[in-house]
Order: sequence, then structure tokens, then C-alpha cells
Amino acid sequence: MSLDVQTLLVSLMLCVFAVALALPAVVGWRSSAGARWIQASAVSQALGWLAFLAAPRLHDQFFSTLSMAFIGASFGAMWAAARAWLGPRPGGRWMAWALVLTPLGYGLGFDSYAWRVGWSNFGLALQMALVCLALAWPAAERMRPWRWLVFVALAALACVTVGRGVLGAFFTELYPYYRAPHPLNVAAALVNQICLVLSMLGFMVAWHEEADRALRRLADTDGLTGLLNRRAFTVRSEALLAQARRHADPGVFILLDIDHFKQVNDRHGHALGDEVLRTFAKVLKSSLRRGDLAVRWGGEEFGILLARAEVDAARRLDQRLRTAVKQAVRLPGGESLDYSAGIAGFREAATLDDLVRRADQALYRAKAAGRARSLEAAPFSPPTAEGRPSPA
Ligand SMILES: Nc1nc2c(ncn2[C@@H]2O[C@H](COP(=O)(O)OP(=O)(O)OP(=O)(O)O)[C@@H](O)[C@H]2O)c(=O)[nH]1
Repeated sequence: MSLDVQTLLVSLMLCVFAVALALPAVVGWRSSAGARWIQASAVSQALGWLAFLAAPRLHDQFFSTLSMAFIGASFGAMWAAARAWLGPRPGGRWMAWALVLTPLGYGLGFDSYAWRVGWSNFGLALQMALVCLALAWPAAERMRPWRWLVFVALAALACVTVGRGVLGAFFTELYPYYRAPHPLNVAAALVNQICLVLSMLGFMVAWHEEADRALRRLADTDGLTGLLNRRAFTVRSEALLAQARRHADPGVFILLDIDHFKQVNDRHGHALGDEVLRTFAKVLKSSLRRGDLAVRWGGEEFGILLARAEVDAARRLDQRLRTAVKQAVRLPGGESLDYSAGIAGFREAATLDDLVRRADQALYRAKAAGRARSLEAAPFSPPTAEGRPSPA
């Protein structure tokens, strides 16, 4: 079997075009910014190889330069996809320079074969290395498998590209022409094809992970406030309580209910009522430590589960929270907002049902006693042999 370079390049171009066409069908046009960058990368890569193949038949200098610009832009788009998925990445400035200078230097120095092959290959290899850097840095981040896949594929491609640059620039007689049946050209065409498909595949897995995360976030959070919903809270608090039982850690559950919230809706409208709930949740969340849980229990009722905390600490938190809520929520009539709460502490052997029941009873007493206060729940009483709690 002979591997003809021209055939391999046509196959590479078709393959990348197929990926470029398949991506929008699989991922959708209106998906995340990261997915859109990857689609742009695939299209740009395909156009680059199309221009490269068309160049000798049309206008070699113009189309070859255009090809460099498209292929370079494709790596720039990969870098942008990595930033969209992983947050701020290093090397953005270098990438911007490489995007401009690679095709510019190639086009201006087109008449010198050694220059243009050396320049373009080093420029493209630098861009691949910058995508690798964006995936692997900062080193403290855990590298997910898709990142490894793209990293290894692009690192391999960068090595072959540097090899071609060195041969073209410094050993020009050994490497006369890009389309010549030189073993390096055959290897480059094959590695290009495999690595590009693998990196696109890696990025598709990234998109899938992102979609999965977004779905889980949606399923776990309350749409209005962004706090945990009751289902997700139940799952996470069971884990927290199991841990507390294992280490005999204390903890506290607080059930809070905004006072006279119906009046807020009736006087100022439902939209303002929603805004008040959102602000209340924001204040609640910002008062908690890492590891504590906040839940929208339902309507204008919220819950917080404090890990490794005593009731005294919960009382202090409650006071701070009450002041913060009063400061954060100012209703149009000048009235401020307050809440009632039931505080249920636990040491061990607590179940969520028991905590909620005790906190709810204390909350009921707080409402009955005139609202705007937090009352402590009766201590936990273990069930008796008949299954009922023993008298306190
Ligand atoms: N704007 C808005 N209102 C809500 C939402 N969920 C529940 N409510 C309203 O919250 C109000 C709760 O009223 P009540 O249960 O009478 O409680 P309250 O007026 O706070 O009175 P107390 O709890 O006894 O102090 C109702 O008017 C509900 O319509 C929501 O998501 N958005």
C-alpha cells in the first residue's frame, strides 16, 4: 500500500469538514460559548486545508497564506474554547501575536522556501503548544481525561510540525516540497488527521461534561434563588449527618420563615416579592462557611445546616443574619424585612427528619410568640421502645 501525500491531504480535509458539519448537528448552534469556539475551530481548519489544496491551481501565494491564516485561527479558536470551559488561561497575548504574525511572515517571505516553511511551522507549533499550555496550566487543576486526550494529540502534532520546520528551514535539500512523497510529509499528513480528529473528540467530551454539569446544577438548585432545592439538600445533608455521626461532631439546623411575606407581595407586587426572596437567599449564602448547606425549603421558607457548629455559634450567626437582612432589603414604603426561625442543635444520632420536626416546632412557637425572633428547639429525645420520643 502506498500512502500518497495528496490523497492523505484530501482525506484530512474531508475528515475535518465532516467533523465541522457534524459538530453543529450533535452539539447544536445555540450551545455554550466553548462549543461554538470548537465549531469555529473545525470550520477554520477545514477551510485552511481546502485553501491549501486549491493553492497550486489558483494563486499559490495568496491561497497558501490564506490557508496558514485559517489553520492558525483554528488553534486560536481551540485556545478560546479552553478558556470558555476552564476559565482564564495563560498565553492569550502570545496566541494573538502568533495568529497575526504566522500568516503575515509566511505571506511576506513566500519567495524563500526555507523561510516560509520554517516560519509557518514554528508559528503553528507555537500555537499548538499554547493550546496545550491552556489545557495543562495551572498545574494544580485536576486534568480531566478529555484534557489529556487533546493535550497528547496536540503535543504530538506540535512535535511533527517542529520537525518539518527544522527540515524545511535548515536542511532544505532534504525536504524539497510539502507535497513531495517525503516520509515526513506522509507522517505529517497521517498525524495531522489522527490528532485533529482526537482533539475535536476531546473537545466534544468537554462539551458533554459541561452540558452534564449544567443539567445537574439545574436539577439541584432552586430556579429563583440559586440555593439548593429540597431534594438536593436532603441528599447532601444525609452525607453531612453521617459524617457528623461518625466523628460525634455537633451541628445545627435552622429553619427560617420570612415574616408577613404575603403583605410584601400584596403591597408591592409579585416581582418585588421575587427580588426580596433572591436578596434574602444571597444574604443567607454569604453568611455561611464552606461546608454548610443552604436550602430553599419552599415559598418564603429557608433552611441552613451548619456543620461542626454549636447552638451558641448558630445564635450568633442568626443575629448577624437578621441585621444583614434588615440592611439588604429595603421595601419601597421604608419597612424592613424580618424573619422567624427555629434552631435545632444535634450531637449524634440525629436524622434529618428529626431535625426538621424539632426546628419546625420551634419556628411555630416563634411565630406564635410575635415573630421576628429565633427560638431554640427542644433537645433531641431518642425514640423509646414503643417508637415514640421519650418525654423531655
Ligand atoms: N413573590 C413570591 N411569593 C411567593 C413565592 N412562594 C411563595 N410566595 C408567597 O409567600 C406568601 C406566604 O404567605 P403566608 O404563608 O401567609 O406567610 P406570611 O405572609 O409570611 O405570614 P407569616 O409566615 O405567618 O409571617 C404567599 O403569599 C405566597 O404566594 C415566590 O416564589 N415568589
